[in-house]
Amino acid sequence: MKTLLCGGAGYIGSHMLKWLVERGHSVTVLDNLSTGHREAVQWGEFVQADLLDPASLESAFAGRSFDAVIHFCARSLVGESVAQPYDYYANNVAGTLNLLEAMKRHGVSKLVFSSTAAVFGHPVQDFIDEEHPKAPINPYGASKLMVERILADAAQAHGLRSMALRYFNAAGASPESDIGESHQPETHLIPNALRAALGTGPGLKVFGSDYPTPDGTCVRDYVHVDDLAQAHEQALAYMDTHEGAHAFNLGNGQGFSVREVIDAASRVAGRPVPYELAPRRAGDPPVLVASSQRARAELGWSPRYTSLDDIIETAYRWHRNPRY
Ligand SMILES: NC(=O)c1ccc[n+]([C@@H]2O[C@H](COP(=O)([O-])OP(=O)(O)OC[C@H]3O[C@@H](n4cnc5c(N)ncnc54)[C@H](O)[C@@H]3O)[C@@H](O)[C@H]2O)c1
Ligand SMILES: O=c1ccn([C@@H]2O[C@H](COP(=O)(O)OP(=O)(O)O[C@H]3O[C@H](CO)[C@H](O)[C@H](O)[C@H]3O)[C@@H](O)[C@H]2O)c(=O)[nH]1
Repeated sequence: MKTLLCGGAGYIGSHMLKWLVERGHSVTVLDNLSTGHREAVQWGEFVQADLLDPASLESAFAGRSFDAVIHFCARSLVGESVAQPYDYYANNVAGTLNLLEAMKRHGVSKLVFSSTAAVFGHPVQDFIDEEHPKAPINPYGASKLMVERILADAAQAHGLRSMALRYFNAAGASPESDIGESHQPETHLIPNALRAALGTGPGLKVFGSDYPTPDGTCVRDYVHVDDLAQAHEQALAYMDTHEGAHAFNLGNGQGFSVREVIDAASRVAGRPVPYELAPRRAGDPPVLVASSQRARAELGWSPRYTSLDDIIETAYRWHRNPRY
C-alpha cells in the first residue's frame, strides 16, 4: 500500500512512519519542518512541502500515486491557539482544504485525520465516547471540529472515505529510542517531568492543584504513540469496507492525575521530579478520559501499553539520550 504521510516529521507522525514501513507499506512523508525534524524521517521518502503553498503541495502528488493519505499536520498548542486564532484556522482548516483538493485532483479517496479530545470541550460524563457533545473551548479544538464537519460534507459530495481519530494524550516513544518526542518549546507533561528529573530541563510546574479531582491536579488519559500507530493502520483497513466519514476516540480508558504522573516518572527515572505548584493553565479541563469501546469493537484496536510506568519508561529511554 502506498501512503502519503503528511506531518510525518513530527512526534506522532514519525512513529506512524516507522510502524508502516516495518509492516511493508511504501510511504512518502510531506512536511514543512515547522515543528517537525528532518532527522525523524529515517524511513521512506521525504518531500519538504507546505499545505498552505498549493504549488509545493502539488509537487508531493506529481508523478506519484497514493492509496491513502494520513494527515498529522497541525498547529496544536491550545494556549497559542487562543492568542493566534487566524494562524490556527489557516493552517489547520485552510491547509486541510488544500490537501483535500489535491487529493480530489489526484483521485485519492481515503484519509485518516488526526483529531483530538479538544473537540469535546468540558466533559459532561466520566468516559468520553463518540456521542459526547462537541463544544470546543479553544480555537485549536474548534479548528479540528471544523475539519471533521468538512470530512462529513466531503463524503456526501465527493465520496471521500475518512477516519477522524481523536487522540487523548499521546505519550511514550519507540522502544528502540531511535525516534521520540521533541517539541520546541515542550509543553507536554511527561517530557517536562522527565527532563526535570534528568536535569536537562527546568523544574516542573504543576498547573493547578485546586481542581475538583481526588488530589486537586488534572486527570488525563495517556496512550502510547505506537498504539496510536496501530489504530491508524486498522483505520486504513476499515476504509476498504466502509464508506463515509467516521470518528473514533483513542485512549486507554484510565485517567492519571498530574501528581500520579510525577510519581510514575520518579519511579521510572529512579530519582525525584523537582516540581513546584503553579496557577492553572488556561483552557485545561479538569478530567479527560476516553471511552474507546467503538475503536475496540469496530477496528479491533487493543492498546498494548496499558501501564503508565511502561509508557513513561519508553519516553525516559528517549529523553536520556535524545537524537534531535
Ligand atoms: N500530541 C498529542 O498528545 C496530540 C493529541 C491529540 C491530537 N494531536 C494531533 O496529532 C497531530 C500530530 O501531533 P504531534 O504532537 O505529533 O505534533 P507535531 O507538531 O510534532 O507534528 C506535526 C507535524 O506537522 C508539520 N506541519 C504542520 N503544519 C504543516 C503545514 N502547513 N505543512 C506541512 N507540514 C506541516 C510539522 O512540521 C510537524 O512535523 C496534530 O494534528 C495534533 O493536533 C496530538
Ligand atoms: O509542564 C506541565 C505540562 C502540563 N501540565 C499539566 O499536565 C496535564 C497534561 O498536559 P499536556 O500539555 O501534556 O496535555 P494536554 O492534555 O494539555 O494536551 C493534549 O490534549 C489536548 C486536548 O485537550 C490537545 O489535543 C493536545 O495536543 C494534547 O497534547 C494538564 O493538566 C497540564 O496542565 C503541567 O502541570 N505542567
